[in-house]
Amino acid sequence: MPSDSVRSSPRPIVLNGPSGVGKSTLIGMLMKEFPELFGFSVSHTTRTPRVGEKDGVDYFFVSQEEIEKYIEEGKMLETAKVHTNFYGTSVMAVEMVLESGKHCIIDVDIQGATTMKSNARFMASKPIFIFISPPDFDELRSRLMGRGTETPESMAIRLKDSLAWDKFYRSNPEFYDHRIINDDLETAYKEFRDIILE
Ligand SMILES: Nc1ncnc2c1ncn2[C@@H]1O[C@H](COP(=O)(O)OP(=O)(O)OP(=O)(O)O)[C@@H](O)[C@H]1O
Repeated sequence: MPSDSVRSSPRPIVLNGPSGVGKSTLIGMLMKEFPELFGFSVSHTTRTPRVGEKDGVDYFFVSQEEIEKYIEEGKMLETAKVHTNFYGTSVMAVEMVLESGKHCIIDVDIQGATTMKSNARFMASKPIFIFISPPDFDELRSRLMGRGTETPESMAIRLKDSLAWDKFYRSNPEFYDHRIINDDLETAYKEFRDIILE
């Protein structure tokens, strides 16, 4: 049974691709079909907890000194500074998901994916790197418009970033184990599902 083989060897699944290509949509479909087989890592943050947030559940709440130390020690797979706070994914948080017997889905940017590749401890967990492409640029733009979440400014940033993703993929196709072109959603989902359950 595919679900048994998934359980016996949980792996990180790194999803890359431009904003609006359908990463969240594909992850949502997978979580709906196999809710118990997939998990997400808990991020670290230096921001203060909001009411009701629990350490180790919503985030690992850490100080700036701690997160800087983790970065130096190679314990963080990716970090981003949003306004004055750091956010990031640690190797340990991914390992906690794998140890619970679940695949760990990670959706990161180019810099994050590159850092992951250079982290020997993370690579030892045999991550699957998947690149999701749009059928073309116009379709990507119309999906982002259709989602109705973007201001003209954020739209321009996402479309500019999509060119950087395209360039990155073209220059490094071997960086990825698989590439899926998300044209027809059902076809793309089937491909995605087959890769992960293989
Ligand atoms: N194959 C498809 N055909 C048509 N529309 C699609 C397809 N896949 C996704 N969409 C739609 O495109 C929009 C963008 O998809 P989604 O939000 O999943 O992208 P994303 O890659 O997760 O973006 P972000 O990185 O910004 O979170 C959504 O409105 C979604 O319903």
